[in-house]
Amino acid sequence: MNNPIIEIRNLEKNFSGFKALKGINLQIDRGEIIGLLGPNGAGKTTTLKILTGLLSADQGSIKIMGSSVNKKLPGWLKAKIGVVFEESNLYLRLNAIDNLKLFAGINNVSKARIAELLSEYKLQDAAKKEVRNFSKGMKKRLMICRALLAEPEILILDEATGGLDPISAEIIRKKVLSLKEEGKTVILSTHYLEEADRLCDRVAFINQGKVLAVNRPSAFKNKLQEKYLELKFLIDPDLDLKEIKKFLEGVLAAKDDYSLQSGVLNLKLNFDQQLFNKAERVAAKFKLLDLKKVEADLQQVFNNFNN
Ligand SMILES: Nc1ncnc2c1ncn2[C@@H]1O[C@H](COP(=O)(O)OP(=O)(O)OP(=O)(O)O)[C@@H](O)[C@H]1O
Repeated sequence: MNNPIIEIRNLEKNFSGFKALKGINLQIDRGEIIGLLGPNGAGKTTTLKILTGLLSADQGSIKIMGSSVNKKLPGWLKAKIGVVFEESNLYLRLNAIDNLKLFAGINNVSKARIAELLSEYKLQDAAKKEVRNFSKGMKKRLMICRALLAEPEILILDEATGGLDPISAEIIRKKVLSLKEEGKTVILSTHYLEEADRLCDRVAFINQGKVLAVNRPSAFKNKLQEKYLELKFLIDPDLDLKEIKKFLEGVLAAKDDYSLQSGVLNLKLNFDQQLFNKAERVAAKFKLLDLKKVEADLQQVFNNFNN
């Protein structure tokens, strides 16, 4: 960690005796995109709410941009952090422009910036419509405009793409990547493993109020070494199934897998030293239909933590 913008140490939070956070430790580097990944109730939102001063911690400390934060964030720091939580922070009876104007007033933001954001988030045609008539995706995009009004250094997105239409979700993901280009720091919580895999420099796996591991998505994958080869073979219907199974069990290792379905043998071979030997022995007996190499994805990493 060479340039931490946020340092979270031993964060604990109880709700009526229930320990939601049991000592969260996390350092976030300036300019990185970090994903908080974990099942429902893991403690992601609670961590982010404490970080933004919406909740106070029972124990632990937080430093943001070198400044110790205790409950309320000072005004200068608030302006440096844009937040998008799951619940809407918009005025539903105001239109999009007036919503942004209201928050722009607080932060001294120009009208030109409002127009720029509405256009970037494809809301210019709906700019004068009341927000209560917006779709979920439009509301979420407007919440992002709000969060970005004052050009914050840190953007916090709590499940910002959850349940959105693919177009809105993609606009948000692309924005996250472009913010990184500008050197901004993004913290996002998500249930979508592919999203974390694609966007994040590092991923923190959180479960039951604790950080289980933090690393680059690729490092998690390499660690698991879950690369395998998927092969399909045509099986002659006259062959005896028992004989086939006996043959396969003589060839395959414990971590390999196979299934026989409608005359096709599906084989999953691990990348071990015997890989090519095993594949060759099976290919000598049955007709090869298809072959592909499969890399581990974060879903497998996640399952591994949960086992
Ligand atoms: N205000 C509250 N009062 C009581 N319990 C709460 C409160 N806020 C959160 N909790 C509990 O704390 C735990 C952590 O919740 P949190 O919302 O941080 O999880 P999460 O990882 O964000 O989950 P999700 O992915 O479902 O949003 C959960 O068991 C939740 O029920």
